[in-house]
Order: sequence, then structure tokens, then C-alpha cells
Amino acid sequence: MIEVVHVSVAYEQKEVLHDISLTIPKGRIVMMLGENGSGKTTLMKAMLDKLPFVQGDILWKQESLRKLNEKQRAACFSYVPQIKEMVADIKVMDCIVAGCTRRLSLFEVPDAKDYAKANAVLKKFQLAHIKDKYLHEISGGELQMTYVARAFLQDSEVILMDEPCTYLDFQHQHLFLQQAKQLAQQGTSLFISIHDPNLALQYADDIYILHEGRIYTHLKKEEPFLRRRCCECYNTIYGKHFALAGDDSSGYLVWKE
Ligand SMILES: Nc1ncnc2c1ncn2[C@@H]1O[C@H](COP(=O)(O)OP(=O)(O)OP(=O)(O)O)[C@@H](O)[C@H]1O
Repeated sequence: MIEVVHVSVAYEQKEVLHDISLTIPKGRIVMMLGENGSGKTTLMKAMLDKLPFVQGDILWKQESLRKLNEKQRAACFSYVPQIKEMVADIKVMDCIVAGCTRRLSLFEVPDAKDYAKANAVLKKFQLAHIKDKYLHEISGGELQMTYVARAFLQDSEVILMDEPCTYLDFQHQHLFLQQAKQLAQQGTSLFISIHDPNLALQYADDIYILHEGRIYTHLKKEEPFLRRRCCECYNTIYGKHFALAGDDSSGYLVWKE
């Protein structure tokens, strides 16, 4: 379990995240929604120790993450960055099996089992045909799925994903989130930033809505009137533009003219 405890983060002197507290429990999918610039990427980077905090702490099994060295941190987290952060231009298969390397010792290389796992995940994503292509030869959505596949192979306890659905078509969004759900059922914790509230309502166990650098609300799957409350929250933040189409157990948010 990861606990973010009263974290504030600033760029130069300007604070952009204010007093954030949230929990990512074991085996749950936690999704973070929020308008552009609300601070989702900033929070993920702070969790990865890429940005210093103004105040607060992030705890992993009740110990400060800041006490972990890079190797310990890598064993704990996998990270799927926004696609604008391009990794090296290598072949898709090499990129995915690279996910295994950090649990291997210095002189070990990925073995047949690792390649079999990589092939299996590509097959589940219906992308077996891209495995021998270079990253610059595939589409934005295929690149996104490649990064996701790499993270899924890392066997880390927590996976952080920054807007992984952005470039995915409708089918691949669901293929990816179905796999995420399976990983969560096996005990992995997933922390995903996303813009589509309907995907969050369908797949998240916890939803945090960020607004202007603060947590505006926390919705839990188990609580009643989840969809209605999410809709009310959007209407309060963004003006009365949203309605719930359908009932509270399966309805979805729509934009009203
Ligand atoms: N390197 C930086 N230097 C200064 N300010 C930054 C930097 N990166 C982000 N910001 C600012 O911090 C705030 C939060 O940005 P962040 O990228 O975390 O938002 P986000 O919620 O991930 O947005 P989006 O949905 O558009 O990806 C924004 O006001 C942004 O302009």
C-alpha cells in the first residue's frame, strides 16, 4: 500500500499541488481524474522522487519512500509515462522484455519464459503483428500499448500510469483495462490518471478527482450512488453541463448542450 500524506509540490516558487493525501491499497485500481493542468503528472513524478516536495511524505509499507534507494524503488514501482516522453528507438519486443531486466541480476538476460510472457501479453492486446517493428514504425496507440505491456511484465507491486488511454482506440482501452483488472485481482496496485469518467466508473475501485491542485473528492466503488455523485461533482466543478444517462448501477456521464 502507498500512502500520500499531506504532499505539496512546487515548480520553482509556485506551488501547484496542495496538501494531497490519498491511499493506493494493495490489489485496487485507483484512478485520478482532473482537468488539464490540475496536477496529475506532477503527483506521479513526486511519487517517483523526480520532484521534491514542499511538505508531506509518501509512505510505502509505512516507511518513507525517500529512504529507498533506486533499486528498491524500481522493485516497488513500474511507471508508464505520457507518450510524449519517448524511450529509446528499439524493437517492440526488446522494449517489452526490457521490463524484465530490472529483476534480473547483472549478468542475466531475459530468457525464453520472459519472451513467452511478452508474446502472450501482445497477443492479449491483439498486437502480435508489431513485435518485430521499431518503435518509430508503430502508431501512437501501438506505442502506448507497448509501454503498458512492458510495465505489466515488470512484476512490480505498484504500477503508475500517466494517461495510458489517451492514444488508444475504444477496443484497446477496454482490452488494456481488462488486463489491469486481472493484475489487480492478483494483488498489484494500479494508479492511473485518466480523462474519461466513464472508464473510471467502470474500472476503478477508487476515484480521486483533482481540481486546481487539490483533491476535490474521493469516490469508492463500494459506496452508493457512485455515478450520481460523480456527475454532481463534475457539475459543481465545470458548470452544469453533465447528466447521467441511465441508472446509477450502469449509467454513464454525457455532456449536455
Ligand atoms: N516543468 C514545469 N515547470 C513549471 N510548471 C509546470 C511544469 N510542469 C507542469 N507545470 C505546471 O504545473 C501544473 C500541473 O501540471 P501537470 O502536468 O501536473 O497537470 P496534469 O493534470 O497532468 O495535466 P494534463 O491533464 O494536461 O496532462 C500546471 O499548471 C502546469 O502548467
